[in-house]
Amino acid sequence: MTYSLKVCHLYGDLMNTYGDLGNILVLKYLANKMGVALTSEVISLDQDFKPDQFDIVVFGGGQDFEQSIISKDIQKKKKALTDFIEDGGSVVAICGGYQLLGHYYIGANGEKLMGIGALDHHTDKQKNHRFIGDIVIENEETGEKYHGFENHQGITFLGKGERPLGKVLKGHGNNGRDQTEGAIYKNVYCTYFHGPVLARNNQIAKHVLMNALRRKYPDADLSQAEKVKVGSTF
Ligand SMILES: NC(=O)CC[C@H](N)C(=O)O
Repeated sequence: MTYSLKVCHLYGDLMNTYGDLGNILVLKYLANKMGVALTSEVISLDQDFKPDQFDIVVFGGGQDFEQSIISKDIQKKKKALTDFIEDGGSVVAICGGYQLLGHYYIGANGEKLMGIGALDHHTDKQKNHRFIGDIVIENEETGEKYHGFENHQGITFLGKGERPLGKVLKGHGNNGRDQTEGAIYKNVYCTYFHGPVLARNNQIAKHVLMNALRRKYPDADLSQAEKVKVGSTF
């Protein structure tokens, strides 16, 4: 392997309700096809996140209970995670992880769980309701369509510097009102798509890996990695 990348599976032991580990398997599979050795390590409660040790952070979805524990712990990692993001580090954040990268999340019981505000969105609560079901979105910059399944009570509103991962064609997305789904900020990809979103939408996995490679190897010729096909040929 010519290149190597390291993934931090942030709170991988707690935020894994929907099989989020599958995303790391997809990243590894695709990375290997691109000539990249990919390793991962779980960083969880009471452990430091050291930005210079990682190229990609994967932060999965979870339930309100786990989120309430993480909301407190992640404040200690706030600066390091924000520095990583501002420095162009790659992140995939799903559902509960997506919510905690923003300013706050109001849980189903009305409790306000603080996020780290590394991204400018915030998440309010619905009244005794969840958005559950299949969802299809289209990224308006690339024209790529992404397919997934959403299950969330939180409704998220994007803020400064954030653009949606896609426009909702079917389903609810961030809040059921403005037709946005997920968020992109610098090299951070956020979505409400459940679990192994990258298995169904491997174009996103490729964007994440290419962004991480360009950052770690700015002078390398990455044309071979770029040629690896995703989409229907994956
Ligand atoms: N899918 C999830 O990760 C759910 C996140 C959060 N607990 C919500 O219900 O909105």
